[in-house]
Amino acid sequence: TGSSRPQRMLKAVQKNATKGDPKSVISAIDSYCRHKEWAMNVGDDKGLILDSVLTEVNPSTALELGTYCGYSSVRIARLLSPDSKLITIEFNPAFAIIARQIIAYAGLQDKVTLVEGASGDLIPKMKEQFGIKSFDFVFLDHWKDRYVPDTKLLEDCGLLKKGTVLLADNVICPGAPEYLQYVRNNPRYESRYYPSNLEYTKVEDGLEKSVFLG
Ligand SMILES: O=C(NCCCCCn1ccc2cnccc21)c1cc(-c2ccc(F)cc2)cc(O)c1O
Ligand SMILES: [Mg+2]
Repeated sequence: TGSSRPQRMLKAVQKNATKGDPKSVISAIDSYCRHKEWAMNVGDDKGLILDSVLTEVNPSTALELGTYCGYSSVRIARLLSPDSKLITIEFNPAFAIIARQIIAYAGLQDKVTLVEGASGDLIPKMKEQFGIKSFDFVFLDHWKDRYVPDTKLLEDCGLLKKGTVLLADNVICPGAPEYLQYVRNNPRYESRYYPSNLEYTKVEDGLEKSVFLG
């Protein structure tokens, strides 16, 4: 049996990036996925929007739903302040194995906790298992039909506080229409759409930033 796309992505990082240098890891993945084979990382265009929102929020505790190979985990963790932490949830063990290696190659393993499992099961355990009071920032990039139920779950578990920023990938492609409906028509959120394009393509996509008002 041959290698998988995530395995080939890891090889490209090990070949083209410098150990301990997050920027070179990001560039190696973007170059590989733009020129060799497409993969569902948030990518460089939407990545710039992610960077700017992160710099504005400067979260102490961040949550990512949907690690995949760790590209956005590296993008997020590299911008966190010294004592800040990222918890990232990945459902697929094969993806998690690769993501751990890419996050470690970037030298960010001390800032990132990768947890394997389903968001619906893990979110209610966040407080007790990880001592989380609430999240300052949530990046939604997992199953698009889980964006709404998991946002409601985060609310119900008291994991959002006044000012928490939710940033959702793929609200146009593949699309998360129910999520857009939910956050845009909900008085408890202040939402804004950031137009961009689907990673490594000219197809329209974008990020929705929603501030929880408490
Ligand atoms: O499907 C996408 N991502 C989700 C992958 C599976 C997540 C599973 N998962 C992870 C954590 C977790 C926790 N609980 C439950 C489930 C969980 C995705 C797809 C596209 C895309 C694909 C084809 C195309 F033609 C155009 C666009 C682009 C993206 O940027 C994407 O993000
Ligand atoms: Mg995505």
